[in-house]
Amino acid sequence: MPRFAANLSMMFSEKPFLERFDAAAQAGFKAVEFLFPYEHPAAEIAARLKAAGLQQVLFNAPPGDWGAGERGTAALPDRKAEFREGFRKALDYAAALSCPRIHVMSGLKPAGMAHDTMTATLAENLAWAAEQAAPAGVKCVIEPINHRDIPGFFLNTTDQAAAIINAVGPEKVGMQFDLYHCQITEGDLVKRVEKHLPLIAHMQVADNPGRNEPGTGEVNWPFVFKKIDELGFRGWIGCEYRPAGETVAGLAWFAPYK
Ligand SMILES: O=C(O)C(=O)[C@H](O)CO
Ligand SMILES: [Mg+2]
Repeated sequence: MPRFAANLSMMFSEKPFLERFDAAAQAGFKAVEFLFPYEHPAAEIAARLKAAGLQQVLFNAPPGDWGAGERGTAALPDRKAEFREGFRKALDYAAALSCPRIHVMSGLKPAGMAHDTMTATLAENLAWAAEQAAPAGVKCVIEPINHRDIPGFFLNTTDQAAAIINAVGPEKVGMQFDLYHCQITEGDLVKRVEKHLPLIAHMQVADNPGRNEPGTGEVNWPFVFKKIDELGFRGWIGCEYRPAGETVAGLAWFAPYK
């Protein structure tokens, strides 16, 4: 059966962040993910996880200046030192939260920057990060993101991500396969999951259009989830969606998977 993790950056936003852990557990989730933990001490988040009996399965490395529109630094040649400093901080949090996956965002493509330069920078940074992460049992993941949600993002397709992962080494870095982005950019969800399955270390889901919960848009999710399970994916699927209404009221889709 597919295993779903609540995304606490998007779900349960009716409550303050630290109260969302308990709310997720009460709704039947066994695991959570979120974008960024850095506003809260790691020990505070670890305590919330423990009290709620939850597992932390993913969060993001620092993305540069998010408020100013930055979306990662891993593919930016002039930001290597900052990327490394941020990744070390992420690793400290991962250790405190016993979290096995860190999402590393590549960033926006600067005007005039050569694509190959960015690919090489991303590969070099990922190889470095994997070396730091391996002793802690942590794997870095990269995620292709659609151009509508993040215009100008460097990493867009599952084939592009697969090429970088294969160049660095699939044992070192994995794919964060977000079904929502894939539906917008590429479609053909089941065939693409099948193609990249050996590289996929984490998945995420939202329906399209709207990025709301499964069942609110165009995708036949019971079919897709059944196929993902039959294909043998045993990792976590993060519910990275904005509930259309109140979070718990929109969880009918989740009932068969608790
Ligand atoms: O946007 C997404 O799909 C993500 O998973 C990132 O972590 C945040 O942009
Ligand atoms: Mg995602």
